[in-house]
Amino acid sequence: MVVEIYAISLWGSTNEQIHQDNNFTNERFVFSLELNNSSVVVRVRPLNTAEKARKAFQCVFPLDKRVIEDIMTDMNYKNDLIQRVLLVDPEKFENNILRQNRQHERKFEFDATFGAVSNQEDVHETTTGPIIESVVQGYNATVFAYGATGSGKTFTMIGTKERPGLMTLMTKTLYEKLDNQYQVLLSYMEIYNEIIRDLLNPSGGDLELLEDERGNIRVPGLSSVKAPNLSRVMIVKNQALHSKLFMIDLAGSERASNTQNRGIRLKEGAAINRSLLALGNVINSLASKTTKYVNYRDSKLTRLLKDSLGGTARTCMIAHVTPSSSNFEETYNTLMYASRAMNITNKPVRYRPASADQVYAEAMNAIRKEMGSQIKNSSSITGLAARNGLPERSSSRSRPKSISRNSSLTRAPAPVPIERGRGGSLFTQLKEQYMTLSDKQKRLREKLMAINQEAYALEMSLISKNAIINAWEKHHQDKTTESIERLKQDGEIQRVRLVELSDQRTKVEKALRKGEENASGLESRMRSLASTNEQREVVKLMVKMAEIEAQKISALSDLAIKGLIMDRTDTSIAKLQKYEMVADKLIDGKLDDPDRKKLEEEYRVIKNQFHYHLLPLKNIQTTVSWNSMLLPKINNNNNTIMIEERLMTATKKKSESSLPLIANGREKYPSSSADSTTDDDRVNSPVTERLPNI
Ligand SMILES: Nc1ncnc2c1ncn2[C@@H]1O[C@H](COP(=O)(O)OP(=O)(O)OP(=O)(O)O)[C@@H](O)[C@H]1O
Repeated sequence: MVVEIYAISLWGSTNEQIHQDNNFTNERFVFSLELNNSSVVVRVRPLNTAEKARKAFQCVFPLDKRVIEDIMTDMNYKNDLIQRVLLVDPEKFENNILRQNRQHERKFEFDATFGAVSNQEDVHETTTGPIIESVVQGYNATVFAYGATGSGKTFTMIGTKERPGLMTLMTKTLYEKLDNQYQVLLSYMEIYNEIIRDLLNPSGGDLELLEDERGNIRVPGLSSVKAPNLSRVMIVKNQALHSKLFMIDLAGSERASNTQNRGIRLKEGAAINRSLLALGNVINSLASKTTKYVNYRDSKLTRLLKDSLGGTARTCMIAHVTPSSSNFEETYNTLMYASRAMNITNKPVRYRPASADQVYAEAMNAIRKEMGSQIKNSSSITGLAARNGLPERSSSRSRPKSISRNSSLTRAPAPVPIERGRGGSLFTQLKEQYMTLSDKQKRLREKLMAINQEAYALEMSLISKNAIINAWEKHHQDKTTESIERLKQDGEIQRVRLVELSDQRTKVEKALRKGEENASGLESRMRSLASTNEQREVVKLMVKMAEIEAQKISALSDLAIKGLIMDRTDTSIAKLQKYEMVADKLIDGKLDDPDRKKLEEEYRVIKNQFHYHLLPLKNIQTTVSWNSMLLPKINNNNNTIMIEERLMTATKKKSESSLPLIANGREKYPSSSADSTTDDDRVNSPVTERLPNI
């Protein structure tokens, strides 16, 4: 596995302009139970001496734990986290009669809020620590520090010698998790006036961004250093996984918005503005429920982040604010901006190779291995393929000259003129059509994988929600609470989304089948036209390559589903550990009455959380992805028997229980009235225990 870490400094950034240009006036407080792929946290630094000397006072307050009612129904709630922050307008304390009716206080909610008492390790544990887990599992990730000048971005990212920041803590955690199978490459760059410079090689000149035909972004010529403790590793055992981690310090000053700027400063300001504005627009589009198109092209920063922000990546925004009343406006802007970012709900796809080169290299390697024995010709498979135009899609026509530092691994030899046998030109045309079709099929399969993953995750979430609602309604026919109503609303939104996903699935499957028919037609025509041994080998290779591609995406899809289950299992284990800890304390018995009562309360809450979190895992019937299910339908290959066996087992189990439906390939979804609790739950429903408390 290769992990690439990019530390980026956006020289001289500021936030004010971006707020203005994006007109962040629409307040949107969105509470999501499922926000674990992208997170937004806020860090409030302590008041400093200068601010105190200016008689500034604190106007930002991290709020205490949530009310018990909220905790009871929120599966993802972390007990020790503060999530809300209160912002008080300093005007509140001015006796301005004209403004006395204005709203002077505003609460914001984030995934976490860190106050003056939180240290660097606290921030790391909650934000970047979990991201490292994802990076080593193959996800791309972006962590960026946002906030006005002097709010503490550099302190968080870099820190001091005594209090090292996230860069150091993350790298340390990463090294702890690695073994010899990993290769860590660290790059450090600066984006200044839309010019990229290599900070590890400052005399190296300006660098360019290049995008290959599949949309993978590279910075050719950017130097990277290996992790010192891994410099011994010469051989990288597993190149299949490849993740990129971006650590971005948007640190800077007011240069962008300062209207006094002239000459060089004006140019700087415009460039900074462009990056931040583009970043704001990307965040807006990702967060929007209606905008489908995300424009990454407007700045170097967003182009660079294309495959690491949104979509398949994990993202963490750390918004920084000062608590000082003198910075109220900037703080307000930052918190509004961060609230907007809360709406991004990425769906990461694990095990997705980061580079097109890799996909190609892996496919070629597999073919080489499988067919090596058959080809005795002195020319290698690669050479053969090249002579017959196979790598044309990565040739100079459509591919940048240099894609990556590793490109020698995957770069195909330059194509030589195609030999023309009988029907040569028609053969070439058909071959090109076949390659285009294979690409299209691949994209459809990837789309199916993404739909499947989202549906699976939604369904797990719905199972918990339904169980809570059912248990509640069973005991409180006439009563409702805000939390239950919110759960019902969330559930409704998820059900609608599941129906959409089902429609998408039908369309994609239909397109895939049609594509497969076309491919098989093209294959027959090519076979009949092939007049030389080489042409016959080419047909064989292309068909094999398409088959391997389909199998590979199916395997990745299965892994992605298992990843979702593993994630849920991990959180369940953490909840169980907490539950045990509280139970032990209760059993220990050395408690006075008020403490015991409090602990008993906590015990019930944790027990409920654990129970409902675990429920979907109990109901899982299959881990076979839709892609795998589709393989036997469109390919008559050796996998058919194996997969059908798996499907039969899944269907058999399915008949014993009603959930999860979508994961089994049925277009039928649990309704809010569906009873998803098992017999066990009915006998010993934890909801019964918590009823008096809601
Ligand atoms: N959480 C914190 N605890 C203690 N001191 C802090 C904290 N955050 C920031 N500081 C201090 O506040 C000052 C400003 O912080 P920092 O330089 O990180 O801000 P910045 O947002 O990066 O500013 P700029 O945009 O100008 O680069 C520094 O002296 C830093 O040490």
